[in-house]
Order: sequence, then C-alpha cells, then structure tokens
Amino acid sequence: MDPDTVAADISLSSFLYALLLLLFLLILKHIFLKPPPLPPGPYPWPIIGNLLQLGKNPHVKLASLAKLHGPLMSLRLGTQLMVVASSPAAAIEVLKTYDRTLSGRYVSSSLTVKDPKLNHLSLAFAKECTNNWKNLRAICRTEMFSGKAMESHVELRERKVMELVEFLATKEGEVVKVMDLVFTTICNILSNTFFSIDLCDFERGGLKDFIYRASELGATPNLSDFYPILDGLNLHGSKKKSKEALGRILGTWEGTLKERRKQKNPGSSHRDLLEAFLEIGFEDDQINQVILELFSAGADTSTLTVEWAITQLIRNPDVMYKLRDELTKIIGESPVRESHLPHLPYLQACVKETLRLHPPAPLLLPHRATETCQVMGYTIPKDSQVFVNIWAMGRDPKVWDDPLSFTPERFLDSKSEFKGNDFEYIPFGAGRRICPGMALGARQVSLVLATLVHLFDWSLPDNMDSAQIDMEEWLVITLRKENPLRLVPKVRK
Ligand code: HEM
Repeated sequence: MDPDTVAADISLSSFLYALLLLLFLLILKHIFLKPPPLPPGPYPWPIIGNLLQLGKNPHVKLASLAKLHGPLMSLRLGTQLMVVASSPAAAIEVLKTYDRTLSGRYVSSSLTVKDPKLNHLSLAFAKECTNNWKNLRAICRTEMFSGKAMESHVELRERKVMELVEFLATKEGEVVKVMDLVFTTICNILSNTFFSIDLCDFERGGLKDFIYRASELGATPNLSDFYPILDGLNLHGSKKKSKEALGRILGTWEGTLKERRKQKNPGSSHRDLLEAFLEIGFEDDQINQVILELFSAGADTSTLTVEWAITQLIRNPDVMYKLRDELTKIIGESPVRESHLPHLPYLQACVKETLRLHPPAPLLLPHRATETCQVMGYTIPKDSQVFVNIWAMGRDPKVWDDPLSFTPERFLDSKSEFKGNDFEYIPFGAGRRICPGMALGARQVSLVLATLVHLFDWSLPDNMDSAQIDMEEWLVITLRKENPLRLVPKVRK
C-alpha cells in the first residue's frame, strides 16, 4: 500500500477517535455537570408565562403558590424569571449566604431611574451595590439615621406630631381623612429633616398628592417589564407620565435648593441633610435623586404602618385598652415625648406585631441576581428578579403560634428583633440592602401611634362591626374635658 495512503488512514482514524472521545466527554459533562434546574413553580403558559396568576395582591397569591411548590419557587413573567423565597431558611440563603450576588436591584421600566445616567446617582434603585451607593448610604447614616443625628431631630418630630393634634382639634364636627393627615405629618417630618421646611399642608394637596401620583405610576405594571424587548417603544407613555410626576415633586423644593446654594441654612435650629450634601459638593441631580427616593421609601411605609396599627387596635379592643393603660401610667396627661418611647414596651410590641402581619413592603423591594448562582440546589440565572415574601413568613404557622391573631404579647417575652438577624421576622429586610431608615421609621411610627391612641378616643358606633371599618374618613367629635376628641368612622352608604 502506498505509504501516503496509510498515513492518511491513520490520521483520519485518530481524528475520528478524538471526535468520539470529545463527544463522550460532552455527554458525561451534560449528565454529571449539568447545572441544577430552576426552582420549581407553577406551569408557565407560552408567551405570557405565569402573568395571569399573580392578581392584585401578588404576595398573597405567591404565599399560596409556595405551599404547593416550596420555599424557593420560580415563575415566568413574560420572558422574565422571578424567584421567590418564602421561608426563613430560604431568606437566609438569599439575604445572607448569597447576599453579595443577590443584592442587585431590579428596576421597573416605569421608573425614570432605569436610565443609566440617573441610576448611577441612585440609593434605593442602584442596580449594583457600587461605591457611589455605599457612599450615599454612609452619608445618610451619619446625617440622618445615626443615634446622634436622630437625637438632633427629636424636637422637630415632636413639634410636627403636635401640629397634627392641634389641627385635628380645630376640626370638631367635621369629617377628616385621618391617614391623609398622618401622611402629611410624616412628609413634613422628612422634609424638615432634609430641608428645614414644610412641604405639605393639612388642607391643600401639594407634595403629598404628587408623591401619591408617582407611587401609583411606579406600582403600575408595564408591558416592557415582562418583555424588555418592547422597552424602546414606551407603549403606555409611562416614562413621560413618570417624568411629569417627578418634575412636580422636584418643583416643590427647587426654589429652596437654589436659595441654599446662595445662602447657608438661615435660622434653622438643626443641621439638615441638604447642608451636608452642599458641604460635600453634590450637584443638584444627585441631591434631587436621593431626596426623592428617601421620600418615597420613608413616607408611605411609615403611614401604612400607623394605619394598620390603628385598624388592628380597633379590631382588638383588649389590646387597645392595654396600650392606653400603659400610656396613661407612664405618660399621664401630658403629650407623648420620644423620651417616653423606651419605657413603653407594650407600644413597641404593638408596632412589631403590626409589622409582622402587615409589612408595608410585603415582598421587600425587588432584588436582582448580578450573576448566575446556585441556591438550595437550584439555579438562579443572572438578571432574575428575586423576592422574599416576608408577608408569607409573618403568617407561617410553622413559625408563629396562632399566626393570624393580633397578639402583641408574643413580642413581650421574645427576643425577636427586626434588625435583620432573626430571619423569621424581617419587615425591614436584611443584608446589604436592609432599610437604612429602620430606626427612624420605627421611631416616627411609635411616636405618631402613641399620640393618636393617647390623646384620641377611636370609637365605633354600637351597630358597626370592626371588620367593616375603613380608615379613610373619620368624624371628629369633642366630648368631655378629660377625653377631648373622639374619632368616629364615617359610615359609608
Ligand atoms: C415603617 C417604616 C419602614 C419600613 C417597614 C421599611 C421597609 C423597607 C424595606 C422592606 C426595604 C427593602 C429592603 C430590601 O430590598 O431588601 C427598604 C428599603 C429602603 N428604605 Fe425603608 N422602611 C421604612 C422606613 C424608611 C424610612 C423612614 C426611610 C428614610 C427616610 C427609608 C429608606 C429606605 C431606603 C433608602 C431603602 C433602599 C435601601 C437600598 O436599596 O440600599 N425607609 N425599607
């Protein structure tokens, strides 16, 4: 045989052997090194996935789906993957073990902050935990949330709450929207902490209406969240609407910002956040973005907590009685001061119990996987949205006795805290993205709640079932001297 032909045969067969070996190795890799599957979840329909299964209160629906599919579950929303942790063990994996990888933020298309130019300036919606994000958290901690900063604002918070009391006292015989007034008070506490001015008014809308509008737009689902390919089309015109709403909010402090660039804080008794930002040399865009986010994160959450606490106290007269008793014993007839708060354990237990049953952010804020990772034997692909259903965890009978009852006593004897270490109870989140305003939030909620319970009598007409109450509209009635104001729910026709 021709030596050339022999050589060609040998090299062909070696090539075929090599190919076979490669194929064999690939098959082995596929069998043994296959990445684990996605977390289990409900069957996704073609194109829409599980979009129709979530409904109006996704945390409630997700809680019942988790009973079927387990504590780490995945759903498809259009083309997007959503992963939900629903047990303390799964929360530990997401917020502690894989905190670094899962602490990105998923940003909805309806938020203007999705724009990379703005995202770079963001605190709450920073897509990654960048140095700028760390820096912003550190500045806010020093200037607003540290023990020292909070002490310097005590007088301001107490004054704003007394203004609420005085306003209600002028409304005898009238119907008022109490929670709207509480929202005004919280907004003014925040706006004074930021700028040393009131930005809301009890009578007129102003900032609070613009914030309502912006939150409404932020919460409205947008098709391009589920099909990012549609992002450029801006089908709902939502970006334009969000831009308008934000423009109105920024307009409420634009003048102050200009003035303060010319002249240092004139005549304020406390150092405000703007003073710190100006000293650092922040541009207007940076100041506006952070303050906008602090308003959105701090006002609604605190107001909702007060609203649910009052609702639960009205539904549970024994608890209301015990709380009033504690307030009378410790405070007497005088107004509530922040210095009273550490001496009011039952009040603190009521706030904790409210946050267990009604966390204002029931799924936390949406996290994002910055890398593909493996959690509890499942794969979480890069860019998945990751949620922790703290609403489900707060009502889990495996964790809490009689979970649906409002029983503040459970917190009196327990060491359970909401500081992000007890993963069965994390109303402020845990890990890197834990709420930086936790101490301020808890303090302003406690002060407003204690004042409303101490100075007002919340009554229901005899024929009204407490389950029917709606916190919206209350009639203010003046009664006896020692019990000056009674708030009665306006019966809806
Ligand atoms: C009862 C009151 C409050 C509750 C229950 C609450 C709860 C939360 C929760 C659950 C998160 C998301 C954590 C996560 O994604 O893992 C959060 C984030 C945040 N909260 Fe709060 N919050 C409250 C009050 C406040 C206040 C008063 C402020 C400031 C004025 C504030 C500022 C923020 C900010 C800036 C973030 C984003 C942090 C980041 O992404 O790095 N919160 N909050």
